[in-house]
Amino acid sequence: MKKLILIAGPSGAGKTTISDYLWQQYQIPRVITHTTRPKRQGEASNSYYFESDESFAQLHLFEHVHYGAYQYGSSREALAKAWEKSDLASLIVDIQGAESYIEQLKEQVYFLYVTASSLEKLRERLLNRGDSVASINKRLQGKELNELSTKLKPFAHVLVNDDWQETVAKLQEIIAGLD
Ligand SMILES: Nc1ncnc2c1ncn2[C@@H]1O[C@H](COP(=O)(O)OP(=O)(O)OP(=O)(O)O)[C@@H](O)[C@H]1O
Ligand SMILES: Nc1nc2c(ncn2[C@@H]2O[C@H](COP(=O)(O)O)[C@@H](O)[C@H]2O)c(=O)[nH]1
Repeated sequence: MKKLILIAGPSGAGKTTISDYLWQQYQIPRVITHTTRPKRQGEASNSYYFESDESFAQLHLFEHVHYGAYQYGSSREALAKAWEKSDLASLIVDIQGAESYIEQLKEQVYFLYVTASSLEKLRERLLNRGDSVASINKRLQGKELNELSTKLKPFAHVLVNDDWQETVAKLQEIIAGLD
């Protein structure tokens, strides 16, 4: 059965770092999603399909959300493309997107909720990543914090990504369990 590691969690928790590691270490491809957000300095050009508002409006999306000032969305075509490469793929979404995928793909989804032990840790990582203070303040409160909802709690495998070596060990266990 084809499976999807769905990765959600607050900004700065390490979702992209984990997804990149899954590709490098286990050749688990990421489903590339679409966004109208501009590319960050130093961000890989294949981290998203970077769209204008006009091109985003033309897409046929499985689900889409507004996050901050920008739009984000994912397509069945992108999922199929990742599953062509491997029966196990990863996908980074916000909490609303996670609800859509879990509802529709059910037991094909392994839901990994990544977080860190404090908001201060997240803030420090985002500052080091070069995010602006205004953007960090916005992302680390309210709906944009991507807290685990009561609805999703029963499906979540929570990974507290404070220590990278511990995270690597947990990822190894997870991947072995999904084989
Ligand atoms: N365990 C860790 N310890 C220290 N720094 C980490 C750890 N994991 C990731 N980082 C760093 O934290 C920063 C944020 O990580 P990353 O971009 O993966 O987060 P994210 O959850 O994808 O955030 P966003 O939702 O904003 O895109 C990066 O600079 C990354 O190198
Ligand atoms: N529901 C969806 N959420 C998505 C998608 N692609 C990314 N995301 C989430 O957006 C925020 C912000 O991402 P960033 O790269 O600007 O830091 C983050 O929570 C992602 O998980 C998507 O296609 N659908």
